[in-house]
Amino acid sequence: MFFAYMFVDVMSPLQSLIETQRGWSPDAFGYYAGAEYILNVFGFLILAGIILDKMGVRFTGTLSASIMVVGACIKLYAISDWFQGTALDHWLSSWWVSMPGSAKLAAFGFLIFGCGCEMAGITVSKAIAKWFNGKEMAFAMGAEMAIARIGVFAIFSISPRLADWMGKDDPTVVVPVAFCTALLCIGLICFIIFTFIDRAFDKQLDAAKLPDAPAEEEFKLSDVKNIFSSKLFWIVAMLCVLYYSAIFPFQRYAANMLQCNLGIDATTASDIFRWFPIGAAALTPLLGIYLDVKGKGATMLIVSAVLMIMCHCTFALLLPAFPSKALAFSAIIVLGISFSLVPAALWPSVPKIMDERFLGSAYSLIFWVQNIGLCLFPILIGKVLTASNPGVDNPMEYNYTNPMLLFASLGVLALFFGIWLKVLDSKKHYGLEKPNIVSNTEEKVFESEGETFE
Ligand SMILES: NCCCC[C@H](NC(=O)[C@@H](N)CC(=O)O)C(=O)O
Repeated sequence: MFFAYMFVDVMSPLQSLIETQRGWSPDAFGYYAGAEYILNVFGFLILAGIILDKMGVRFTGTLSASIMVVGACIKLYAISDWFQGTALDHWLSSWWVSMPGSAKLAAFGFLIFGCGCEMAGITVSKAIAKWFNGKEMAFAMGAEMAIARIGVFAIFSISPRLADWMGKDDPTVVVPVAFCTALLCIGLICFIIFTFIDRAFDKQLDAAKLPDAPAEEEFKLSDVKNIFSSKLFWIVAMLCVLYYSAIFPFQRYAANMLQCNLGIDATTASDIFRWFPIGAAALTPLLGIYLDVKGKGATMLIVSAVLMIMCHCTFALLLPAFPSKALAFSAIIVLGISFSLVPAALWPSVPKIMDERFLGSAYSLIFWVQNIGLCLFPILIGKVLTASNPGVDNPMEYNYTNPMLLFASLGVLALFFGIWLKVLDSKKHYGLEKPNIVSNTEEKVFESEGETFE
């Protein structure tokens, strides 16, 4: 996930460079960024969850890492000089002309990569739930996400520098993308090694089973229908989509937003923004420990939404009026704290309320709803940015107030769902406020139209 998250954001600090070098408009950049989620939204993620529950962690993980490598290679080719001026480039550039051929093919590669990346995300979550069942699961998930965030920090730090590899006068997006593609190949090898370790772990689990233990129930397709009809599922999924839509799409535009508000170059903007993932990386495992030992998962979700609203309002209204690096830096740090609370609380709560046999599908369906937002919001933000800046050609002069207010309004809605979840939890006792370790010994509840089973 470290390498996958690096690849996801490798182009984020290079938005202005790709605009000037390959002629991508903010709209084109928005379509490219949203493409990562398109196939997932059109059902691939649901299929991925079913494959995971049917075929297991080892098969699905290897498949997802391979898909990521294929998608990355397509994107690398699209932005490379080899592709420029080819027949394919001419043909792709001849229709929907506002989207250059390189942007279309890069978006296609990103779409393939996105299938692998999201499939890997649910696979890793299910693998952690299996390895840390009854133990420090929230800490383990927090540590996994922390490693992924360090990947984002690393790429925001090195991507603009790698782009200048050939010299500051001749920057290129090819070097950073090629570097991350090579890392994804290493990631695939790492996962193949993990499959052997996981096989050995399964043998240990089998050996520890009592001979007369009842056979584990198999995953059924009807489980997917049950998940969909659960109110609890929809509240968690809505909270997830609203919160993450105000974070990941923001991440794509953040460097340019800082450049425009503070009048700084891409490297300086990335140097400020990179503290966002690193703050989240430092805190998420600690909050995971807190959740394992003390609980308060639903409260953490509410606090997180409040912090996020404050930060996005700062970027929308305060920063343009008081363009200070200290202010930008403080808001980025607070947003990092917010971004450690939701992931630390949300993902480890899912195994508390869903049964292990359909955990892969439960994660995939939450990811699916989330992906709809992650797909649409970069496009919407690109459109709002273009509409709010008529006649502005210089990518250093955009006014970001409206896009930032849109992000803040998502936080307000997420806050509403967080409060609803907490109220429901106090009435129906799902155990979301309880410590993780204790609740693992308790019965899991999965509410479906008022019923509780498993
Ligand atoms: N094992 C991963 C748990 C989820 C982590 C979460 N990522 C997502 O929700 C992704 N679907 C988003 C994406 O890939 O863009 C996170 O907090 O990073």
